[in-house]
Amino acid sequence: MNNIDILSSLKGGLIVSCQAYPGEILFGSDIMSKMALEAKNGGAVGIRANSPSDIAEIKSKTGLPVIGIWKERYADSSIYITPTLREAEAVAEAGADIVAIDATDRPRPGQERLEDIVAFLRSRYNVMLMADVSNVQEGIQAEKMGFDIVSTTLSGYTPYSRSLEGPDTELISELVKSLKIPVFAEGRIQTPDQATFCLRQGAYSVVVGSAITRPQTITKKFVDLILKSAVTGTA
Ligand SMILES: CC(=O)N[C@H](C=O)[C@@H](O)[C@H](O)[C@H](O)COP(=O)(O)O
Repeated sequence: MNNIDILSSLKGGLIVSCQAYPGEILFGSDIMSKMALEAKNGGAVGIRANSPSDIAEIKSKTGLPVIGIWKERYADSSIYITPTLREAEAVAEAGADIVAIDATDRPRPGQERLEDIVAFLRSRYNVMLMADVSNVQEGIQAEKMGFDIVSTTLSGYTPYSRSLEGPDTELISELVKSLKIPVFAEGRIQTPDQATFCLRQGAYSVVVGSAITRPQTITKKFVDLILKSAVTGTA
């Protein structure tokens, strides 16, 4: 499939983010690719995955389009989603169809510049680029910089963005009004109703992670409410 076909295969659909961290029981490419296969069985049109090995394994097992990231922490920056050229190149090399990169307006590790990462990837790889943003200005900047897609991933995760319990539907609408490129809805989408609402706001696709692929988080929500209702006598 070429990039245009890949993008149209994602339109109006659900992308499932399959991620686990070192130290967690589900960590590892074998388990993440099984999770991704079950997401495919449920009708997911794409997968979002973290790290070169998960990306390669999920791509080969599911055959679905993969949005690849590589989370790495550096001491000199709070950016951790595909923060430097090193991670971006490794994600492209691993076979991701779309490389997602933190495109927030914050200093990058080693003072790298986002435009240089974009230019480098464009010169070497025929891969689509997704900007993970936290507000509308960052989305506008990302479109100018040449990104193919913008996602609301980082709303609520920068000190200057809205902090909400659910998805940032206002940001989705603002981005849809301001941009020509597709806007993906991502972050804290917890129910099918919220997902369909995001699509009705104009989102091109929705990305759901924790509510589907993080059983400990889902379990804790049940337990917390059960404990709260046992204490107060109300749910
Ligand atoms: C902020 C950040 O680091 N977001 C990450 C990006 O890949 C993931 O941890 C999220 O799970 C993903 O964005 C999906 O969101 P949610 O899990 O809320 O459905």
